[in-house]
Amino acid sequence: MTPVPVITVDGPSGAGKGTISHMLAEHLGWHLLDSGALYRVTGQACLIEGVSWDDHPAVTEVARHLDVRFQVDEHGEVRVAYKGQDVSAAIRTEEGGRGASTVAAIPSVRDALLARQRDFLQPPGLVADGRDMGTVVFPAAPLKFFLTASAAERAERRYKQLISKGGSVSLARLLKDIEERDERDSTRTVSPLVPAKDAIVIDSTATPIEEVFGQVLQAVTESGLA
Ligand SMILES: Nc1ncnc2c1ncn2[C@@H]1O[C@H](COP(=O)(O)OP(=O)(O)OP(=O)(O)O)[C@@H](O)[C@H]1O
Ligand SMILES: Nc1ccn([C@@H]2O[C@H](COP(=O)(O)O)[C@@H](O)[C@H]2O)c(=O)n1
Repeated sequence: MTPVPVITVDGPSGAGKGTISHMLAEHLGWHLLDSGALYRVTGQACLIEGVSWDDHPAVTEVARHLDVRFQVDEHGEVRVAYKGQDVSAAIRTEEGGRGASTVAAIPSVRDALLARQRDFLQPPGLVADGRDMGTVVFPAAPLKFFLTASAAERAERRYKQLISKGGSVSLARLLKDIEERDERDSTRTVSPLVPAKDAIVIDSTATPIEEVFGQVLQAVTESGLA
């Protein structure tokens, strides 16, 4: 039987993984795994359940029994519910990102979420967005990308994104958050943020998103996957 194909897209926060993964999954008609959302919901679920992010056994229990649902609404937006409660906005805040990267550094939490992530691999194929998709979750993926950009450029992008949604944020604060998250994600002992040895690395610091997508599509075509 031919294995179900998976394309992995890893990289640091704000590198464009979500945007590119979404475009690619839509273009190919494949499923999409937003693995960061699982860590974000775990962090948020801890807040809801009154569990401290530092209480590793309790956070692991939360991750093991995570009652999470992803649903596309009438505007085509993905809504995320924890125990039936819409947490879509809460998990996308900077605090949501901090919570995610704190709980994501706990090895037993990563173990608890591993099978759930692999369950997303369904025909006709999967685009998997995260930090360790190509190194740990789908190490045998036939095509892997690692997107990156300078921290200053990524903070600027996040700033524009938040301002366009009517938020008020400080660019300096965003840059500090991004640098701290990079540090936590790349220095943790389990599944640190590193490119897989066989990943195609794309630095988009000075490259518009359409051009990045063009490079990705070209590699997909050359791989013969689609
Ligand atoms: N090459 C690019 N040029 C300009 N803007 C970009 C580029 N790539 C992404 N962006 C913009 O940067 C913002 C962040 O992108 P995106 O959410 O895809 O990043 P991400 O890597 O998934 O981040 P996170 O891991 O934090 O979810 C979005 O507003 C997106 O439109
Ligand atoms: N495979 C992954 C995905 C995410 N994380 C952690 O979650 C944080 C939030 O991820 P986003 O992609 O939604 O920004 C991220 O900073 C990582 O700490 C992870 O560890 N592994």
